[in-house]
Amino acid sequence: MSAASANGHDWPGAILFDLDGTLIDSVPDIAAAVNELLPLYGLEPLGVDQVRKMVGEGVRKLVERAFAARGVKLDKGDLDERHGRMMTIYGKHLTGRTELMAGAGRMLADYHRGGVKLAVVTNKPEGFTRIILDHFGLSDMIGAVVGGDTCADRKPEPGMLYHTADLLHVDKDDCVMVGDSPADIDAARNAGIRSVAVRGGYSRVPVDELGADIVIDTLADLPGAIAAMKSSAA
Ligand SMILES: O=C(O)COP(=O)(O)O
Ligand SMILES: [Mg+2]
Repeated sequence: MSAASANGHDWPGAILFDLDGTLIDSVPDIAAAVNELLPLYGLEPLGVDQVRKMVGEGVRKLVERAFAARGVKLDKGDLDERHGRMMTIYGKHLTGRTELMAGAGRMLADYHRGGVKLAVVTNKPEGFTRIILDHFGLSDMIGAVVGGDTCADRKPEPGMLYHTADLLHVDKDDCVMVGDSPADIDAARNAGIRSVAVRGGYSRVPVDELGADIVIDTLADLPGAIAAMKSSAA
């Protein structure tokens, strides 16, 4: 990688953002959905802090973890059924209690205005993701939306990131992945894409141990982190 992108533009050509815990604080809605689901099976609700650590590897994994936290190990058939119900329940309240992370809208607008291509690469289903981006008025700035059901596999596998680079018509070396959790940073490493980890999201692992190229406290620190990556590569 060099300070200029493969096409001669300023680096990075594109920034790939994770969604939950990175651009949005969605756990109040997700926890509410989990807590509508569990009582249908006679189980006690979970605390928001418990649910927060279960987000990041897709809805199915979340459901598996939520039942496991109540001592229930689901076989494939039961997990399919509960996953289906969770999709219906969560699909009804995607945005009621969800908020943009501080500064996210302005940061995206600044990059968009500056000609940097933007993508959302999330393990949340693509349809839900598009509804949420529309709700926050972000869709026009996002050049590619890749969800957990868009490709054959999900983060931490690298395929979603390669697919995103293809959709944006950028070289993967011109991309930076920004996320909060192991799935994001591992996917970036597996794809050979540089990464920034943001504190304050939903990571089960301490953010400093994720192995990101740079760790930042908030999205406001992203331009500085990208400038540091640029100068270290120049
Ligand atoms: O696990 C999910 O459903 C989504 O999580 P992500 O946006 O952090 O990838
Ligand atoms: Mg996340």
